[in-house]
Amino acid sequence: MNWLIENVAYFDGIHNTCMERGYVLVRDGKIEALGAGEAPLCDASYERIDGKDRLLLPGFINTHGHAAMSLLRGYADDLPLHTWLKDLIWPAEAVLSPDDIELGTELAMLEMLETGTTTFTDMYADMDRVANATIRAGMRAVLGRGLIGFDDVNLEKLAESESFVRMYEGAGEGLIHTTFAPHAPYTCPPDYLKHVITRSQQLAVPLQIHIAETAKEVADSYSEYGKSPVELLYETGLFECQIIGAHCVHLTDRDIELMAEHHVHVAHNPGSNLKLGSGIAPLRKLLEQNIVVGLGTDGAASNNKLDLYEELRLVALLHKGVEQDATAIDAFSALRLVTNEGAKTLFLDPMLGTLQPGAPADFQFIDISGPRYYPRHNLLSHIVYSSHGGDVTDVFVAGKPLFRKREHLTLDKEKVFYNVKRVVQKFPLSQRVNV
Ligand SMILES: N[C@@H](CCSC[C@H]1O[C@@H](n2cnc3c(=O)[nH]cnc32)[C@H](O)[C@@H]1O)C(=O)O
Ligand SMILES: [Zn+2]
Repeated sequence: MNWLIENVAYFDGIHNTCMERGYVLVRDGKIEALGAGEAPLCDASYERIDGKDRLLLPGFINTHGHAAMSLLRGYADDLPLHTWLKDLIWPAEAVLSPDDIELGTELAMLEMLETGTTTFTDMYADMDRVANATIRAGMRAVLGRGLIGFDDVNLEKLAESESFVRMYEGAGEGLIHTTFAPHAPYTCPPDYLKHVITRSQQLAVPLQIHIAETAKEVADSYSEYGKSPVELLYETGLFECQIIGAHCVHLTDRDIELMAEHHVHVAHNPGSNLKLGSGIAPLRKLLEQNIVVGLGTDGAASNNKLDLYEELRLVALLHKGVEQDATAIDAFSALRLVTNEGAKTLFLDPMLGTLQPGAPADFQFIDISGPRYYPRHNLLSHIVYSSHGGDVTDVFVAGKPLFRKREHLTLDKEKVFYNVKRVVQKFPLSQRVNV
């Protein structure tokens, strides 16, 4: 399907301004052309979309999450990471079946699509089920089988990861990408990580891992190894791989230097880090060292939304407050984090997250007819500071509509809700309130 979108305002992801009235042509899943004013004449293979009262912008890219944790939204709130994980989340996850994980992923995709996300990242179990659900939904994703290697070297899960990578890299007509996904330095000791590193290098796919999320993680690392988590990972050889490091909240200057030198990419999750009381990542320092950073929501059990509009506004406000400097991050830079820098963070097509000829046609429309979009001094500013995930009306991935006029075209929302209500009965209320 080819599309001629006319009479539309757009943000192309590259320029620090919005086009107030222009056109965008989409052909064979890619952006073909775009510009100001009237659209050129097109043949009958193009379907017209009137962009009146709409702003078109690149689909958002979620660089860190655990989609199926949507089933645990609101299940364990107001607890620090380690208690949250060990006492509540891990026991609950132990009873999730592959069917449940597929369902939770669908619930997550419903929410992500409704709030303009076109690419998401996942670290979880039963990734074949996650990948198949993603392919059916038509989203773009970077998926990795989560690995926890505490006790012995858990080579079975590693073998599962490896066959997942071999089977699914490039699946879904190229929409699915794969990674290795060792959970964290505190759950995957160096000997185990070395096995993962070898596989990641052999298969030439990136490796995603949680790094330096809490002060406790860092203190434990010093007492166990005499070094920071980043130093430990570096010395283990991890930074020889393509790394997507989630969180990276508690870093020394030396850690940041090591990460910059070895081109470690960072998935910054401000909402989850605040909710778990973990802290605030040193975003400005990371960017000053030219470290590639994207934005993530993390799972819905620690955010509790999968709405990147929230993270976008949050990232643009939070660091101004922390630095006591209103210039710490501007609206355009914040918007880049959730679009093109997100694609770079995930080692995807460097044109993804932009609208330019040849870029993948992953985009969203927001309704700008409401009061929060007036006056029109600066539409780009409105996207960052005034918009709302609920303003998203349409979402396309690779030129294919997945959410159109606020209706899902690939996912059955009623069926997902019905099954979610049924499935969560396995988590008894007594357990939920027994914090
Ligand atoms: N449970 C899987 C492997 C882990 S998947 C990724 C894990 O990350 C956990 N997780 C989610 N959010 C966070 C976070 O912010 N920090 C650390 N772990 C998290 C999540 O609960 C999940 O268990 C197995 O079969 O071995
Ligand atoms: Zn996480």
